[in-house]
Amino acid sequence: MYIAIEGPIGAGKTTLARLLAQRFGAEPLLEVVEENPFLPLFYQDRKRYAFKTQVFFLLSRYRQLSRLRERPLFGGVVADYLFDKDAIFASLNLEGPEWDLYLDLYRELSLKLPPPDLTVYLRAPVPVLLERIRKRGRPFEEGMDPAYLEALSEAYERHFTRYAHPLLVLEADQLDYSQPGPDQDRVVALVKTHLAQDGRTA
Ligand SMILES: Nc1ncnc2c1ncn2[C@@H]1O[C@H](COP(=O)(O)OP(=O)(O)O)[C@@H](O)[C@H]1O
Ligand SMILES: Nc1nc2c(ncn2[C@H]2C[C@H](O)[C@@H](COP(=O)(O)O)O2)c(=O)[nH]1
Repeated sequence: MYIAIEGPIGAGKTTLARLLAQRFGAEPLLEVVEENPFLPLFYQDRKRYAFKTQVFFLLSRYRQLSRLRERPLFGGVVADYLFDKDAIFASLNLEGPEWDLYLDLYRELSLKLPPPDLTVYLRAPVPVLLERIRKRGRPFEEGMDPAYLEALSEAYERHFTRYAHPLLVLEADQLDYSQPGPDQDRVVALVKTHLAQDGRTA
């Protein structure tokens, strides 16, 4: 069982990945964004640092997800991102020859990675995302531009309209699974039902 959680910044991916991994006895596969030394610089000057930031993410995501091909998944894995995330961000931040080179690399690497058994796409309105980003309190995200978040949310929408693998779409502003309560059981039950429909059991 391989589940991936996606959605724009602050939608609640890591929180849900941790919850599902714990409930399903699976391994959480979490991205450590702080490892990317270019990310704080990117927020200071997006145009200048976009390519370096993106190539760092691309390689680290590829390396982390490649492990899924190389060894059996005993208890399953719940990842807080999908490899596609990289191209979604890149499409917003790169252009010209840098975009062409990036796309060449991305396409080559993506061929080698398995698709998840289920992807959970979390949607939430921009004001909710901004509030959750504020609550998370990462210093380099302090001046997050609402227009950037809006463009990112639209890019996610476009991506998942064409997505060809098993997908569960959740309105993440309607469910608070960040603390114990009925919403946690509700979201776990929804994921179980979708996995069962697609021939897998959690
Ligand atoms: N469903 C939810 N309802 C309310 N708050 C949430 C929810 N999911 C996450 N949060 C809170 O929002 C912040 C961002 O969540 P996080 O899981 O880090 O998002 P992401 O991984 O998508 O960027 C955290 O402070 C988290 O506790
Ligand atoms: N330029 C890029 N920035 C990215 C990418 N992936 C993540 N990020 C940034 C966005 C947030 O500030 C932070 C954490 O992302 P979450 O989605 O986990 O909230 O990292 C990327 O590919 N390019």
